[in-house]
Amino acid sequence: MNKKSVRDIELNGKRAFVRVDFNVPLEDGKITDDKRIRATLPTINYLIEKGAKIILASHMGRPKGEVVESMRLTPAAERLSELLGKPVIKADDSVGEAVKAQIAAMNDGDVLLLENVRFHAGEEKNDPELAKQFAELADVFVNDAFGAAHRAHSSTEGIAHLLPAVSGLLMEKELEVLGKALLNPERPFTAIIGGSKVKDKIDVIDNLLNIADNVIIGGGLSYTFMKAQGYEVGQSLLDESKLDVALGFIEKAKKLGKNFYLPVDIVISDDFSADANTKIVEVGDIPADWEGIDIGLKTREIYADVVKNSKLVVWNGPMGVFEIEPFSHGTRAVAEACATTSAYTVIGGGDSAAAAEKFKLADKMDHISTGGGASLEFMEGKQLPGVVALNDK
Ligand SMILES: Nc1ncnc2c1ncn2[C@@H]1O[C@H](COP(=O)(O)OP(=O)(O)O)[C@@H](O)[C@H]1O
Ligand SMILES: O=C(OP(=O)(O)O)[C@H](O)COP(=O)(O)O
Repeated sequence: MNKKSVRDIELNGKRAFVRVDFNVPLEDGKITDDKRIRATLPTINYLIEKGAKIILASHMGRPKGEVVESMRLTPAAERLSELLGKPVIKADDSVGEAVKAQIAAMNDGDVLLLENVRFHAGEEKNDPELAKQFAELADVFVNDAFGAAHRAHSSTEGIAHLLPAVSGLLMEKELEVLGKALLNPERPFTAIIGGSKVKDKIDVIDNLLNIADNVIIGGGLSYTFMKAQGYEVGQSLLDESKLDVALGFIEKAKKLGKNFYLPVDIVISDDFSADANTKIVEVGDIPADWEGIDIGLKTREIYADVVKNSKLVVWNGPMGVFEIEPFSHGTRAVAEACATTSAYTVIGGGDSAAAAEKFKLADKMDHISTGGGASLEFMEGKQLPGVVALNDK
């Protein structure tokens, strides 16, 4: 990576404003998955070791510039304190005199977590005034929030122009792993794209067709490809406005000599519930009042075989409605193939990461990204503003 990291600067006695992504799922005020907090421990421990004063900043949810009690970062502060085995001071705001006083009282190696930066309307507007207020709190800026690196906000981008700005160790690792896949992939390189909306995945499929050897399509977005080829898809998820784009991808794959895999059989259901009737049919045999809900047995075998014979696999998006048990088997088959292949496996955050956790296979993957949207944009070949703004080496 050509950006400076915490390893490249003097930190002893310095106040470090560290942007993290503690946007973790909460249920009744309890954190249900602390992966994003655990992922920042290497950076925080490194800064403690180097004698910095650590001022952590994060967003939580989308409070739209107002204080929303259920989106406070208090549970994250408590969890971080447990994980670090030391106190974490929690501020009630992310800027202002009270926060400044708390920071002035910090000793080297102390950790403070600011309140949700999105409680200020300026944050998402990348307001330079708010960025200035953040910058006044610290001597250096460390960006370890890979999950928010695709956002140009005051605490991710604006502040980077006002202080020496470097990446944290998580950010560095994410960029290294994903960057290698993009620039210098081991081949055969297989990309698996699933999920629900074609619209959200167009750019990534387009770019992956350029760089991967095999592109595998599953999940709700596969029906637009089937319909584009003239097959009936019944009540399955469909984006009529993207039929031409879908056909274009099939043609592009042919032209570039890439292997483009679509489901050959499908689990269909007569209702979107666990007690629905289901059966497996060939492509084109979906009755008008049934919908495709998962990939079929033959498809699972074909996809697992491709994964087995790959050297690098990048997976983003489930193969079916994995949240409902009877429709989870296709996603499980792909997760198992990724867990057992000798290929280097990268999971692009979001729902695929949740699926791997659910099937207890997460620790068998080589890298699970902490960013869903961010890893997608990165794989699309887009520049991430939170990274671009950091200091070059
Ligand atoms: N065949 C399908 N029909 C409807 N929804 C599906 C199907 N396959 C997968 N999904 C849903 O897609 C969702 C995941 O989509 P996600 O990966 O977040 O990307 P997207 O941005 O495309 O929605 C899951 O909630 C899953 O249930
Ligand atoms: O959870 C996040 O997005 P992700 O689920 O796409 O990884 C990030 O914290 C970014 O949040 P945002 O999409 O509200 O800017």
